[in-house]
Amino acid sequence: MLDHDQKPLTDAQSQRDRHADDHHHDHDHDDHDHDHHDHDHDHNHAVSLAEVLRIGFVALCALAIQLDLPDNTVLSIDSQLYLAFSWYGWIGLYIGVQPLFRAAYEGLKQRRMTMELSMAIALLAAAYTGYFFVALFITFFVLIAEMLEGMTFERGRRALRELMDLLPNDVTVRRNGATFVMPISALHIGDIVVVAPGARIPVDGPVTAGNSFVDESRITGESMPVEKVAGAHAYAGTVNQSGALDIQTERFGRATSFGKIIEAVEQAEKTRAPIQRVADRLASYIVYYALGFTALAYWMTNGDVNTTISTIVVAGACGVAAGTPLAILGGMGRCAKLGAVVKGGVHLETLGRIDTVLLDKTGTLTYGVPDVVGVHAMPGVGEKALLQAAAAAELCSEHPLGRMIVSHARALGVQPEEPAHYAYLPGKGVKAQDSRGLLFVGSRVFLEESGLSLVGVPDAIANASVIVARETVILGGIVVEDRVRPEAQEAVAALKALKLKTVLLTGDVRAVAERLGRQLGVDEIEAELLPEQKLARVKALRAEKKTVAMVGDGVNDAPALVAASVGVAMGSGSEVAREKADVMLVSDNLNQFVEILRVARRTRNIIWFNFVGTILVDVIGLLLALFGMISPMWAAIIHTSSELTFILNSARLLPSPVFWKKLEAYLPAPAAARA
Ligand SMILES: Nc1ncnc2c1ncn2[C@@H]1O[C@H](COP(=O)(O)OP(=O)(O)OP(=O)(O)O)[C@@H](O)[C@H]1O
Ligand SMILES: [Zn+2]
Repeated sequence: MLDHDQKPLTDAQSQRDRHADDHHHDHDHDDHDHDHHDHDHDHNHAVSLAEVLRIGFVALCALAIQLDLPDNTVLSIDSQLYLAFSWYGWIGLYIGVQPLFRAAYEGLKQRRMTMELSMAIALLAAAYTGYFFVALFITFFVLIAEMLEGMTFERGRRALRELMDLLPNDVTVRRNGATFVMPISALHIGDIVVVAPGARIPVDGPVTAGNSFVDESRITGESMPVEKVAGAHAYAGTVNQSGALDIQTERFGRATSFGKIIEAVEQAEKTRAPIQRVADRLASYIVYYALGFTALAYWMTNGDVNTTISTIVVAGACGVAAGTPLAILGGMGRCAKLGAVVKGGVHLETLGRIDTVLLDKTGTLTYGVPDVVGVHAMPGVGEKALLQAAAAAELCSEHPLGRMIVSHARALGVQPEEPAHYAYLPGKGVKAQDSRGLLFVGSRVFLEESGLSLVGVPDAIANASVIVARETVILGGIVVEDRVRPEAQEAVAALKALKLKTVLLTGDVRAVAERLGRQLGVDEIEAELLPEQKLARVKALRAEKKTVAMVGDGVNDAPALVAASVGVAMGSGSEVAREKADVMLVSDNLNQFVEILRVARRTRNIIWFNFVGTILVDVIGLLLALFGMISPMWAAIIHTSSELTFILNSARLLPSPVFWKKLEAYLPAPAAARA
């Protein structure tokens, strides 16, 4: 924290800090308004000197009592009630229990019985009855545990904050042949940004000139530097390594993939996953059970102070109450480092328990950049005339199939005419009007729906992915082939190894879908689906109580992405898909999806381990205490050490800074640093 304070604040940084403040206030508001409670302890601090001094002071007071330094006096008021007095004891306790009381008071304001309150009462009772050493000893342990807990949280927060400090504030822009430096906020979409070797790339966009290797590990999780030449896509937040690059600004600031990652993490810190509510409820049950046991102990032992205090002190709940948000924070941090935007802890949690994965074909399992592999014209129709008609209809099309048809036609010297009317029917095809009539270009289903008959049409045409017709006459078919993404096979195998059912969903013709599906080894194949049928498939699965992840990229996938338990959009997916999805991959690597799935499962396992472990330890502890088998001091040790164990268990998920340092040491040093 210290080095942060000494650095002069840049504009962007102070803005971020202000943002962090706002966020903090929002958080407080939230807590009061909705009565869902934050964890009782104050986690918003790093280790402060005051805390260390407080702990030291408590320890000294305990020591003074143990050494029997002269101050102990017991003032008997009457035979029943007596008031113990020890300077060391009361002062030590006064200093020591303040954090506990503050937390207990916060809880009371929200009308909640908290562990802190019962602990505070126990400590006062212990002191009141003369057990000063016991009270101070317990306080000492609780304070240490809280400090370690705070440090763990701080580490998690810092790991996330480090992510945000990565974007440069100033950029070098090339305009009219001259370059000049300006603040990133003054940038315009389309500006050419010049990135020197060794510098961090400030924007998302295509490379227009230069070539270089770029370290994308922060964004895509890919540890090997990636070569960038003109036409390749560069991401903000990645590090340019060997040569200068010109990048055309497509997105900057918060709109970049990197900005989205940061926003998602911030958002996730604000909103709580349902599992967190379960955790909070469990924690409050533990408090009530502990109180119940304490009453029982008091009654069974006729008010034996040791037994009663042991019982109230032994049961801990922080492994659940604080361990859960910490695990989610860690899981989100990991996903961010892997290059996935998880838009909320709830999605991470759901991902951890999905059983079915639906995979879109085009753009998800394949590159989505089809090639024309055959043009079949009907007898009497020339190949050029067929392409002329198809290209005219597709001239304004954004769909990869349309763009491919236009460029293929142009490459063969065909000049398509501008269509008068044009309509795109997602998942079906296009309808357009040229000077010679109405054109239909699309799937067989679409043409049949439009009243065209395919009876007597040769198979090569009827089974083509794209069929072309003018008015009522079929002109021919265009057969396309899309290249399979190399990692798709591996990813599908990994999903199956995770015991997930995989289903291929596509709008493409059955023959193509089946060939691909068999090659990849998916469990089920569904072809020739319209967007609403994709949606219906998702809804049907969910009605069967399946937890479904849908991975897609297209406009036609958007409804299914929304309906799925978790919708996942590919990096190069359409803006709609990226907007509607719950999880956004930065790259197009399906293995990234598999990785975050693993993180999600791990997060979930850790949370459940903490739940079960806490209950187990608490039940055993309560029983031991109830039967007088542990002293209050051992009770305090059990409480704090078990809680810490569970919290550290959660902290395992936090991305380790040491690991990243090591990794960076292995990567080639930036050229600028060497020069
Ligand atoms: N612009 C278009 N031009 C021609 N045909 C189209 C067009 N758009 C859709 N089609 C037809 O509709 C079918 C389904 O298209 P859609 O966009 O739903 O899926 P896709 O992107 O091909 O595949 P997937 O569903 O796997 O993403 C295509 O195979 C094609 O036959
Ligand atoms: Zn605690």
